[in-house]
Amino acid sequence: MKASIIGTTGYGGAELLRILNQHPEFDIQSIHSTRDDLPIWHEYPHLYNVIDNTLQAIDPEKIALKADVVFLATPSGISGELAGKFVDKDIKVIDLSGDLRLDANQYQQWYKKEPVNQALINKAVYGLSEWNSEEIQPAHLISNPGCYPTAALLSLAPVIKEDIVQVDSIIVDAKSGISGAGRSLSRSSSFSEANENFSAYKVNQHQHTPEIEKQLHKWNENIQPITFTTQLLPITRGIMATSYVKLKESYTSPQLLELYEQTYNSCPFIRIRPENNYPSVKEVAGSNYCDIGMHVDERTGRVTIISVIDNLMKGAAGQAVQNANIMFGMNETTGLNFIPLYP
Ligand SMILES: NC(=O)C1=CN([C@@H]2O[C@H](COP(=O)(O)OP(=O)(O)OC[C@H]3O[C@@H](n4cnc5c(N)ncnc54)[C@H](OP(=O)(O)O)[C@@H]3O)[C@@H](O)[C@H]2O)C=CC1
Ligand SMILES: CC(=O)N[C@@H](CCC(=O)OP(=O)(O)O)C(=O)O
Repeated sequence: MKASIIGTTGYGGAELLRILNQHPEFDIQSIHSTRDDLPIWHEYPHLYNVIDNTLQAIDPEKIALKADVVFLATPSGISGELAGKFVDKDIKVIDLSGDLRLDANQYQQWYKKEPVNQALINKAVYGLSEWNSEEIQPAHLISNPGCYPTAALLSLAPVIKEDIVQVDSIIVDAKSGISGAGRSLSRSSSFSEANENFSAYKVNQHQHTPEIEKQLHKWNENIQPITFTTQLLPITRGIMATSYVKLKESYTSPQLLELYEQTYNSCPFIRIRPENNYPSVKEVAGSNYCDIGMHVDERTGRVTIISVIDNLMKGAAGQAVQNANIMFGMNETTGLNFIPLYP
């Protein structure tokens, strides 16, 4: 199988190269960005003598003739337009951006950008691999979930689907490493602003809020708006999403853990931690795992659910390849069996 990547010079694109270079079934057919004729190792010297491809101009006609799948690791606002150019061609498309995740009017409201047409959005299947594999398998266009929504949704799904939480009680407190903001320079992600610092941003205005709510609502139509806070951690990779929900009836921690273990027992990338064990971001770094730990506070009737992912892996490129594996009928773990980098 042949794969092309657009947006290869970004962090998501570089992570796709790292995965696909050792994937037994996908070959890297071509790599693209707005710059062409540049060997990728000039941009990323760590790839010297490992990946010798040269960046090429973005020509959807040419790409679709040679590749079986194209990954769009491009910014929102660009990805949707590119997806439209591939959609009627004989190639599968996986878009890592937020362009196809929301209805057009919601996209305009939260991304403050012009949406692509609703007909294109309707063609995209939401690629939350563990929960949507039946729709992902025959799809031609995948809208890969956002990094924060991946961490939040995987950790909330069992209690929401089981309908055991008060529907207006959901709070998600999330923290991300700086690579979540991409490779381009910005003041808030510069070393002197971010190092030894910890700050909240886009409070109650984060564009991933409606994405999380949309999926929660599909699982349980009574779900009310959530409170979602995003914060920037002075680390390179990793997301921790801590969710607080109020239970309708009393449960113990072992009972909830049992529910989570049963729910995810056939999902190789979801690791439910035993009682009184909570995951840290380093314990999943460089891997496609989402680790989840939880505890019921019997005094308050709330459960605290902690989930961690690597934003560039399960939160972006890893889940994108997991979806490609599903689309091409392979085992979903193919080429993704990375042990986390520790320490
Ligand atoms: N970083 C993360 O943790 C996550 C990112 N995402 C999403 O994945 C996508 C990529 O993110 P990330 O890698 O972090 O972003 P980066 O900013 O690191 O990279 C963006 C890439 O897009 C290319 N690009 C920019 N403008 C254009 C254009 N007009 N046409 C074609 N290519 C263009 C850039 O290359 P060049 O300048 O060389 O053209 C670069 O290769 C984004 O949509 C992001 O929201 C999703 C989940 C997590
Ligand atoms: C740390 C950091 O800045 N993270 C970014 C993640 C955005 C992203 O991945 O973009 P999509 O909306 O296309 O999913 C943010 O919070 O905006």
